[in-house]
Amino acid sequence: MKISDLNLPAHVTVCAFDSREALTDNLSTLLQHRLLQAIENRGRASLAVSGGSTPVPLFQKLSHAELAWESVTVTLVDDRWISPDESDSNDGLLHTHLLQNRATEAHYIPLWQPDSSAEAAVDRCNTRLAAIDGPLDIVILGMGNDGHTASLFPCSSELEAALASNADCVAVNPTTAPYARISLTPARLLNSELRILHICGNDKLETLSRALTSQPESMPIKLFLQHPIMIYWAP
Ligand SMILES: O=C1O[C@H](COP(=O)(O)O)[C@@H](O)[C@H](O)[C@H]1O
Repeated sequence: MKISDLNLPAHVTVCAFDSREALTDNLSTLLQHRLLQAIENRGRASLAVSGGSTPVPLFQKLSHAELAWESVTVTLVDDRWISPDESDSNDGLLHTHLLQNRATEAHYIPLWQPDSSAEAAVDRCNTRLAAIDGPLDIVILGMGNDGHTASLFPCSSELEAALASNADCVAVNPTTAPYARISLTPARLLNSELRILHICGNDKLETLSRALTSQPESMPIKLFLQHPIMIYWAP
């Protein structure tokens, strides 16, 4: 399947690259430009990023960007409820690959907290996230091959409530993926100036294709395809 075979709505912009390196360079430049613009316009910028394996090279590149990082607030769109020392932690991933080099100056709002379950941490997370008033400048989403994005999993009993929630984040217990999690809600993710779906590999095109003919309740990524979004894809 080619990305051009997908019957995407007009509000979805496709940026396809021949290599992951080219995607990383291009997306990093776009993010730098948009963060700079936000800082020039409002004196500050906000960026919510995904975890998982896909964004690692992007994080490494972006961490060197010449920006007033002290004016940038960074958070995650989701995290797994495990210690940042563990290799599957999105918080740990962010510290290892993004909050490095020039980006060490960024203001980071973590979702994971010690000494608490995801459920018990939700109120505190909502309070912390309220520090980002107004729309997020940039949201970078990933996508699993079950159609999940952030930690909005089709298998989880919390999905229906998450789709309807006006809060910033929710606790989620997926049954087909490991770990309890905290996820930003669709309401918070859609309250953003720029949304980017960052995916690599032909398997993700197959997943996108299925999502286009599905409902958000069975493939949550579909919800974000119903709103303006840029898809950055490479094989
Ligand atoms: O569990 C998660 O998976 C998705 C996709 O990850 P990837 O390894 O296929 O890039 C990710 O977007 C999400 O943040 C993460 O918690």
